[in-house]
Amino acid sequence: MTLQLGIIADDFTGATDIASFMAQAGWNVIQLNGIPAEAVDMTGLDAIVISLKSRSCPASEAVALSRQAALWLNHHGCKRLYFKYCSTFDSTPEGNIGPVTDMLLQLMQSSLAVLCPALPVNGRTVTAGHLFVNGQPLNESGMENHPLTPMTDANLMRVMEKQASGACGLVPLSCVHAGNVAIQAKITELQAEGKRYAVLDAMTEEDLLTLAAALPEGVLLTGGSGLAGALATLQPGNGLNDATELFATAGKAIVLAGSCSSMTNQQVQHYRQLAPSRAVDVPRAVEDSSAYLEELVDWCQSQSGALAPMIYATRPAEEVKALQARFGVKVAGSAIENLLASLAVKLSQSGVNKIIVAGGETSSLLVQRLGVSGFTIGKSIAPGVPWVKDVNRPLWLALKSGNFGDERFFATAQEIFHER
Ligand SMILES: Nc1ncnc2c1ncn2[C@@H]1O[C@H](COP(=O)(O)OP(=O)(O)O)[C@@H](O)[C@H]1O
Ligand SMILES: O=C(O)[C@@H](O)C(=O)COP(=O)(O)O
Repeated sequence: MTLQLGIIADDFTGATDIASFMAQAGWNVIQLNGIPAEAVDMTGLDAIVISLKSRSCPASEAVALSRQAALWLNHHGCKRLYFKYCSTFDSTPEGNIGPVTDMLLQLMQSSLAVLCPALPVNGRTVTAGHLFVNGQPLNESGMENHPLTPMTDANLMRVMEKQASGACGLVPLSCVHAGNVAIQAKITELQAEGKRYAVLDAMTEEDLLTLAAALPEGVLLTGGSGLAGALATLQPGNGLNDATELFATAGKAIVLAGSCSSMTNQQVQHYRQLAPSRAVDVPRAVEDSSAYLEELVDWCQSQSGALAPMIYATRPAEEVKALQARFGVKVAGSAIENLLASLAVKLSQSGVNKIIVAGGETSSLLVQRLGVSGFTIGKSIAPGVPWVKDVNRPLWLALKSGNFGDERFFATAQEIFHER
């Protein structure tokens, strides 16, 4: 069987998210860290996910990275590409969703890209081209306070047109409910009007299944993990990839939280009651990183108990804004990402083999610094968050998107790990 989909994911949590939905639908999926340096065994694979750290870097860099990934996927037999970004459409005013989509349209010689962030199982719905998170408009959902990519407009057509080179239309819910013929007619109409992008309305899993069945082969697929999960559900794959061995009884675990999203704030507050924890001292992370790193390593190593210790940079929005005003958005963000990544590397060299991470940018740097070349996809902890295993060593990670999971996520992840 040939590869059904090649996915370019703009961060690592997003990559495990989409890989997990496809694996649960029965596809055999591998997740790679960037473009692999060595040959990959493609036997029996239905989909390949290339994870990038391209969500909030400069647009030119995101375009170059995504282009290399697309060319690699094409060269390795993926004729249908899927650009995976966040179900909350996380992007800066300059991009990177628009510029990367434009590049992929040109590369694939396609005239229209569909934009489908909807992920109803996690409360992300799109109606009249407007994105809602658990019933709240995107710009009132907490995402307006995101440290790197604050989202201040729920109108996806407007957001896309600001950062891309063409006009954006809509496939409205009425068309989706009318089925295949109406969806295809709308897409033809939008193409005839010269639209380069079409936001897809979707409120339910059923809407996503309808869209997945109707979308013509030639359109470029972009969006969250929902549409990919629907495509995998409709098309039989080579076999469920949910059986990755998870029974490493020896070895320690650690929880590292670098996300300041609303749900991570709740998860951190909850877990602080259950396990030893330490807040990152952000000024020290910025000013005194190596001595501070050693201190945190020692602290983590001295903890014992049923549940893993947690180090968290997570703060409420007002505190994040004050820290950013003092140090600068990039300096504060990079210092924290670097600290948590260095901590993961040091701890993995001294007996920690299960790392639970909250935050997309945070996870991306951490995985890159750990030197993981690829992951197999294991058990799902929450929708869009599986345990994944390093293909080359006994190291397991749970890369949690900022707003995914419920309040108990960090404890649940550890319980699930040992369940048979
Ligand atoms: N207390 C803080 N002050 C400033 N920036 C922070 C703080 N805590 C985390 N950050 C930064 O915010 C960003 C969060 O992004 P990310 O890891 O992608 O989380 P999410 O998944 O919620 O989007 C990272 O760059 C992280 O280093
Ligand atoms: O689509 C989603 O919501 C996630 O897969 C995702 O990309 C989340 O990004 P972060 O919240 O930055 O982890």
